[in-house]
Amino acid sequence: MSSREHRVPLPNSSYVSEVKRTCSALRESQKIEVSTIVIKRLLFSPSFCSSFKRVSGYHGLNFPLIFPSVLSEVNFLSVLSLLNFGSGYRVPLHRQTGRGAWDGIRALMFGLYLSSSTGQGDLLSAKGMQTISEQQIADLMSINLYVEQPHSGIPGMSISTLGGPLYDFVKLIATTLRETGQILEDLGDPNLGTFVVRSLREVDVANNSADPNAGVDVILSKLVGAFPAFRDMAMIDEQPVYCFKKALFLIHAIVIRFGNSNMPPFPLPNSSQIPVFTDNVLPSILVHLGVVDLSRSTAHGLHAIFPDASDKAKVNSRLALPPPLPNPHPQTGPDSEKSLPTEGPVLNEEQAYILRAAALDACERIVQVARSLDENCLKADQKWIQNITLPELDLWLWAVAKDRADYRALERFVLRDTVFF
Ligand SMILES: Nc1nc2c(c(CN[C@H]3C=C[C@H](O)[C@@H]3O)cn2[C@@H]2O[C@H](COP(=O)(O)O)[C@@H](O)[C@H]2O)c(=O)[nH]1
Repeated sequence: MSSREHRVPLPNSSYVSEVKRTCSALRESQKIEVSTIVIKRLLFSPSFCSSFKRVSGYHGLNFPLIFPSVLSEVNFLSVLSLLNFGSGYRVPLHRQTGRGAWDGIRALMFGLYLSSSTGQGDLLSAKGMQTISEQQIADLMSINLYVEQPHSGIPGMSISTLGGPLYDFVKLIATTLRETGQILEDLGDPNLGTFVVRSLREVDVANNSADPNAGVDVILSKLVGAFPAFRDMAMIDEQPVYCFKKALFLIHAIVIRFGNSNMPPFPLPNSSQIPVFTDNVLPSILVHLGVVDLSRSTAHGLHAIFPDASDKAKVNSRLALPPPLPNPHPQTGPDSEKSLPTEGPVLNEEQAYILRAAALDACERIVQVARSLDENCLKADQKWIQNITLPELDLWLWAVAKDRADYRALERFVLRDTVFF
């Protein structure tokens, strides 16, 4: 936990409305603009219209694993969400392993789950989480923790020592697992899934409230209250800002996975108006698509970080249909230097929170504009635009960033040393 976090008060009313309110206030005070005109340009763009339904329809949360119980699956999704960070290590991860943060964490989760069923003890339990070593994490993610360094005394010779950015990433994972496992043990919970299911049982009453986000609030406040690794919030220029990306992702993942059954095993919150899971991808893509305008945001130097975004021709080509794929043969293994994604601007914590808040609020506005489109001005095959939801928009932005070759090449900003995204 950073010292900064100690100074941020937890929200004192509805957590979801505080997320939305503080992100909106920060976007405005930082002079980041999101106009109705640029939102409509996105909503009616060939890129958006041709890919939205396909790209936002595949959630990817059904894992090819056989879970012995519902609790075991809830626990898997919960720990996966706890570890859903590492975006700042995307480029070194691609260089070594050929995949980014999300795929790396998924590989780790599969490994932890499968080793747990081979008699080594349950590594996804509160106790097991505290025993996982850095080397075990690195092995399961195919990360080499050692870097070659020139020998100080013998010219031409090198020695390998523990280090490099991926060592830092692995240490963050190990610390997060240990800390969360310890808290669960202190609470008397055998694993994170048990904590989540207990919180879900309190959702029923909240679902009858007039506030559509009351159910999400119940679980969100419990996760954030109990675990530092979910306390994704900061003080920026004396204003609190709440993002809570991983906790919101966890809640929605459970709804997606168990929501389409007639008899869900526990009460599920309504997550249709859940704030987006704001990371580095969403703000970066929204800037590149000309929706989030940073040109007047000078206080923290954000106007200068993505110079390409003011190039009208580039924005227009991104809003058009995708160019044909240059490489039809996806490869596996480490990326070649040529196909490596380029590292985006490396930001500080304040800058990252401001951009993430702006993206969260931009998504709220995109959905509002979509809802208020004049029915009479929409063609029959455009009416669906009015009904897009926040989590669908999140998934579209996140997944389309990987779906198109020209979008994959767009820089995402980088913040290292965070466990929040
Ligand atoms: N806003 C938002 N952010 C998301 C996700 C996901 C996972 N998406 C899949 C899971 C369920 C969905 O339904 C998708 O199939 C990961 N991330 C974030 O991206 C970051 C970058 O990762 P990479 O580019 O790999 O290095 C990663 O640190 C993580 O913070 C999402 O959905 N929304």
